[in-house]
Amino acid sequence: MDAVKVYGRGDTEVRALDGVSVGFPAGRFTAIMGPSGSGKSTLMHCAAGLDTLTSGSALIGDTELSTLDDRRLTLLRRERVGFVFQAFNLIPTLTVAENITLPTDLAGGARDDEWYDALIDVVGLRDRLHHRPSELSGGQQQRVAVARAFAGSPDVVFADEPTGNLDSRSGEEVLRLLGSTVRRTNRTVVMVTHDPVAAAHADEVVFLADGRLVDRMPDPTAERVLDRLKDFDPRTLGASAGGTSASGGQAGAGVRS
Ligand SMILES: Nc1ncnc2c1ncn2[C@@H]1O[C@H](COP(=O)(O)OP(=O)(O)OP(=O)(O)O)[C@@H](O)[C@H]1O
Repeated sequence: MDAVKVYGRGDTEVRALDGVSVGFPAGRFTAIMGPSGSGKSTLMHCAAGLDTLTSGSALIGDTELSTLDDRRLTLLRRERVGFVFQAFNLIPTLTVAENITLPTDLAGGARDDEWYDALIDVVGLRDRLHHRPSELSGGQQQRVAVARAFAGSPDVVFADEPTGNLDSRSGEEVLRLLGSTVRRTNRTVVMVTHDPVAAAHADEVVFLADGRLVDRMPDPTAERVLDRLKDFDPRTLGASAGGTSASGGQAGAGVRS
């Protein structure tokens, strides 16, 4: 089972993903963790169609991403994938409401008013809709970014260190929001994080080391995640990496051979 991503050639070759097989089940919140350089961002980018695998396959629902040309890949990302980044990436001149609906408006799709309305309540921004991003706190801005990611009713939302720029209280709010949005809307969220407290909000944590999937932990707690990360001392990795296999059940998105 092999999602492989190789950067560079010859002496400078790096196997950022070295045979990873993982599914992100629909309706679940999954966190990806692992040491720096273990391939977390690469896995997320390949699973989201932002980058291509060297070999193996990446699927969103039943769609194999490598079969799509650039135009269809862009369409798929627009219609079926949402993104939340560490930097909120809001447009300063637009209101909160306009920021949230911008991707859907750009995609030219019909807006689902009922979905939008419910989403505003989930993220708790109803009284801020006509403010500009600069009038909001960091946590509120990230909640706008979360609402924007879900606005087009995507199959899966990828979040890359979504709390990296927030203090712990605002971070906690954003994580609770991601969790409750998954549960209330049955959407799929995949989050890369370094923070065990953040990962504890997920339904499951998958651990990468050296481009390989080395473990998964359902119903994580911050303490257990932290303990598990301590085991990723490079000297002991060879032993702990053997014999793990993981493939998701019903895949909201995933990579496999
Ligand atoms: N565009 C690139 N060109 C060459 N090598 C790359 C490129 N992107 C990533 N790499 C290498 O691939 C490996 C995995 O990188 P990746 O960014 O996926 O790790 P990560 O787990 O997300 O790390 P971090 O936690 O530090 O963000 C690293 O060795 C990195 O140097």
